[in-house]
Amino acid sequence: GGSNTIRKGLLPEKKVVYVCSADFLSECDRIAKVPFRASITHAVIEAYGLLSRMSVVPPKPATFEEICHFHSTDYIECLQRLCQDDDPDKYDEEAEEFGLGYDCPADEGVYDSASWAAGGTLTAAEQLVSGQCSVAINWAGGWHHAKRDSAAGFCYINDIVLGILKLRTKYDRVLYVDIDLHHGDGVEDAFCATSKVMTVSFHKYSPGFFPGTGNLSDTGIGKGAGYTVNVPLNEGCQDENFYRVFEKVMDIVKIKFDPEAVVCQCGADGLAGDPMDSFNLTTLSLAKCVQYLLTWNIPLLLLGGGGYHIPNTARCWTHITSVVTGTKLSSDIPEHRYFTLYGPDYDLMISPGNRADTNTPSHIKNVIAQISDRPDLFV
Ligand SMILES: CN(c1ccc(C(=O)NO)cc1)S(=O)(=O)c1ccc(-c2ccccn2)s1
Ligand SMILES: [Zn+2]
Repeated sequence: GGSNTIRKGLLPEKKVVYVCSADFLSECDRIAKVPFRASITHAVIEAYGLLSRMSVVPPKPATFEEICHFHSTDYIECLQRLCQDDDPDKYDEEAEEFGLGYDCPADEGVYDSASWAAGGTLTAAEQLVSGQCSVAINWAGGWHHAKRDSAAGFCYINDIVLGILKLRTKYDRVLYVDIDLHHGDGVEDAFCATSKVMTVSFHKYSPGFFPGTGNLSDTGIGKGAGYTVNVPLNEGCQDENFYRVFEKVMDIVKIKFDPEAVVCQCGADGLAGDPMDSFNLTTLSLAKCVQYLLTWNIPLLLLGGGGYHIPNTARCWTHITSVVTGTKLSSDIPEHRYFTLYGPDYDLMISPGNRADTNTPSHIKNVIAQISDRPDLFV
């Protein structure tokens, strides 16, 4: 593997920007639900020699002003205040109003790590807008549940919305695709009333499963009617069904919306072995989804998201980075600082678990039919 890999007949070389720096990694390592995931992922990408196939660009943390291009100043001021307060009883009524508390604690450092992750996404989007590259990657971004004035689902600052707003300064129609296990509700809410940004989310949808939104009938409002697409899937989804529905839906989206740029949240919590224990995917289908988007030859922003089995998440985003850089990798993970996390096989690939895929052929057919036959879509 690595930089001496022979490239045979792969797609023409795409310039890839990879947002990273030592400060960026140490700040993003502090994201509470995924401790050290930023450094662990970076270490495998580096061990495979993939850094030499990309242009590494150091980000700055997003400023208060940049963050408030989407979020309300009241919410962000409250977030900053609470993160600086070490009183355990600091969660007053205002905190609750802004979603800060049990599920989304405003602990010391939360504002800093969230603003660095958002800065990474803004830097990546700026690289695409300035034409420096055709693909830009921020594996520490992808916090899709954060709302304009509240934290939600471990997400505090919605870096994805900020990145899309940055892309919209140059591109008229921007597509958002979300392949995380969970519905990308924060991004959908931000753009549900506009026809300039289409959001397409593939996720587990079942009673009581977080966040509970994202049904087929959720299609956008006002000028945005028809520009929200939701693909609800059931327990145990495996690669074959996932990619089949992805490809069919995206074929329609491409024809009808004809995007000028695309943002893909590559949350890896749908992988077999994830503590969320819901889907049964391997990195093959998630990487195939990105490979599919590459064939469109339009600017592509790739972001992380969920992914709580940290070695498998690192495997997934390394696999996707190799696809984007057109680099074939050996399946033997090279020796590196976190090598022991990958035992006992030390293999880049993961195997599906033996849970059944409860998405019947008729469910898959019905979901695709309801989307392709929708009169209101993209009118
Ligand atoms: C707040 N929740 C979220 C929110 C967002 C995500 C996510 O990854 N979104 O992309 C996951 C869980 S939640 O209520 O479903 C859970 C909290 C803790 C959960 C958990 C913790 C350990 C193992 C399994 N599940 S799920
Ligand atoms: Zn998720």
